[in-house]
Amino acid sequence: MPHDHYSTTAPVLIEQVETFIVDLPTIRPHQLSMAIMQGQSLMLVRLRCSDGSVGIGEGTTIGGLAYGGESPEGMKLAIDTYFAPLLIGQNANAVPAVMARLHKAIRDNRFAKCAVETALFDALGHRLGLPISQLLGGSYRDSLPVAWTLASGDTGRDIEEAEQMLAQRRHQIFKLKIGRRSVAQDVAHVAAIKKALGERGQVRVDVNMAWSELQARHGLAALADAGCELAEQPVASAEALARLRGRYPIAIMADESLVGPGSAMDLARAQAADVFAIKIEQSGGLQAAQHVAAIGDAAGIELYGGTMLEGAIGTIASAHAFATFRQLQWGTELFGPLLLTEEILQQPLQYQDFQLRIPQGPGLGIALDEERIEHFRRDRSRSASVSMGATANAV
Ligand SMILES: O=C(O)C[C@H]1C=CC(=O)O1
Ligand SMILES: [Mn+2]
Repeated sequence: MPHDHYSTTAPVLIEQVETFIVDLPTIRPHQLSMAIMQGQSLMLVRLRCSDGSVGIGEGTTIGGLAYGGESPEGMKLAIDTYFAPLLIGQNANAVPAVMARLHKAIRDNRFAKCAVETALFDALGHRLGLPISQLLGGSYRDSLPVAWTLASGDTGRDIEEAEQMLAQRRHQIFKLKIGRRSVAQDVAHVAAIKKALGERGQVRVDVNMAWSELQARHGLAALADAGCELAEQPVASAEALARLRGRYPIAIMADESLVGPGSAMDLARAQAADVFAIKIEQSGGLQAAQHVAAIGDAAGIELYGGTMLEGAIGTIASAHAFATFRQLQWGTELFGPLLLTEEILQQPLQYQDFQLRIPQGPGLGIALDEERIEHFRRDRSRSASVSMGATANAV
């Protein structure tokens, strides 16, 4: 590999790559159009370097294989079998060069690549004494607005939950998961919630691709009338998104269609989205997420910081990346850790005044509670593994 890719300081080598899955229950069932989650499985990767520095990263998806091609088990297998031999012995300071080596040998696997890149940046941050947002170019903000997803499956319960979040000053932006029921039922659900919250809460929906274009034409018009401000991925195809965008007084946000910088270019060219939901895992890493943001920004597309419902590690990795975005007009939805019953950090994350504070310590700026991790690791705790493995109930 050419030398101009390397830092001039003495190389620090990657010595060990460890992966494991941590199964954690959710506080309530979380209903999406493609799966009902009862728990979340975090695939964690820990890199150890020759100077003793350690970095941690997370690869997490939703509902096993319901959301995309990578599962927690698949990511672990891919990293153990294919990534690790490419990583061992490499210069850990040269993060982009290490990632280029992975990209050259491994197609796709964006979520697993994101986990590894996060761990590399975490270790580098520890070595340099800098937070990841600084390694990524510096931050525009030290806290992020955080939306909450209402997805209990019950309108009354969702309203109660939203009222609690408002009273606690934790969230005032609400994303409603729809697409499991008829368009008319979903619109009635959204309208009831918006009516109950009034101006106190912003209401958005995520259809997770469940509508046909015809359904979307009816649904988007009715949602706009009900006071809903944004619809996330109402249909699957980018062409249909482009035909719908601009026709109704409601913002159209691309989520599942946005899978890295190439797709960002395609969506921008097709004028298929008013807003990009940028996710570090879907983008293929932290730097790729920055590239997606730059493309969106250049195209006049507004930005939102999305989540794959990661635990604390993926959430904070996302927060560092989003901190560097010049524009973040729609805030973020980095609430993943709040959906889980268990705390896995020594110091819990700070959610207050409708914002998440971005940790300012080196690397990710968080420390795992190793005892809790031991307890919830799938390969250590027998009881959790069976039930948590089957998080994706039938549609
Ligand atoms: O956006 C998605 O499709 C995935 C996710 C984000 C929040 C949530 O509740 O589900
Ligand atoms: Mn979405």
